[in-house]
Amino acid sequence: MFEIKHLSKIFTGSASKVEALRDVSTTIQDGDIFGIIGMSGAGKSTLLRCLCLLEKPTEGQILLNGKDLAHLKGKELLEARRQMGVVFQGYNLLMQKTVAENVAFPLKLTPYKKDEVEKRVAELLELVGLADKAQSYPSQLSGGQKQRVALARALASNPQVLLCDEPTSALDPLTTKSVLELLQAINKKLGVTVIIITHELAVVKAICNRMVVIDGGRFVEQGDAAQIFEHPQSDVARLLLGKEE
Ligand SMILES: Nc1ncnc2c1ncn2[C@@H]1O[C@H](COP(=O)(O)OP(=O)(O)OP(=O)(O)O)[C@@H](O)[C@H]1O
Repeated sequence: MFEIKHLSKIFTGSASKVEALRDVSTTIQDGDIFGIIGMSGAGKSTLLRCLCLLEKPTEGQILLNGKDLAHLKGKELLEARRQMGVVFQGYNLLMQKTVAENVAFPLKLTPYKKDEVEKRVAELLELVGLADKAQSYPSQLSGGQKQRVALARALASNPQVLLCDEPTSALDPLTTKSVLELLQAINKKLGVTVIIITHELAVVKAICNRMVVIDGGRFVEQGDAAQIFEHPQSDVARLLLGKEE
């Protein structure tokens, strides 16, 4: 379980101050497919970067299974990072390495032996439907296939939580559908909690059970996704849903 408590993030420059997150709180339960939706600049990526420990919050707590991530150090911090698989916008694949080498990459610094790594990579490529592309290079893949490699790589260390930043924003509608189905299968088969950052309402509608709407660094609405779609309370949710009069 992820608990976000009174989280704030302020970026301070020499002449400016941006409040990217303002006192946001929510709980993400194990097994959720949790959507974080908002317009451009709302604070979505900042939140994701705080959750995966790439950014230090200015205030507040992020608890993973009751442990405050901000206060972890050394081994405990590494272990917490290993609990989280992250898929960034643009996939971040290593272009000079094969698909199999990309997926194996996070296992390099682990005690896995060579044959165990090979077995794990084969399982993961099977899971994402790319068993036949193991020896291909990223430049030989479509956008949807690259996204699948990024997902397989994020799952390599058996994380409890998979964080995805705009997982379908560069994909056509059919490819989007297949990637979303894959995320659903990962959630069901592996029991991985999935957190999706998106500006696309259709993505949340397709697979999320719970959601927050973020605007200007604040959570303006949160709860059961179906209920929010049925009765949006915030202006932003109504705007995104096209229900604005
Ligand atoms: N490193 C940084 N330094 C200063 N300001 C930042 C930094 N990162 C983000 N911001 C600011 O914080 C606010 C939130 O940005 P963020 O990238 O989290 O939004 P977003 O919702 O992910 O937007 P998009 O959908 O366009 O990616 C913006 O005003 C942005 O300019």
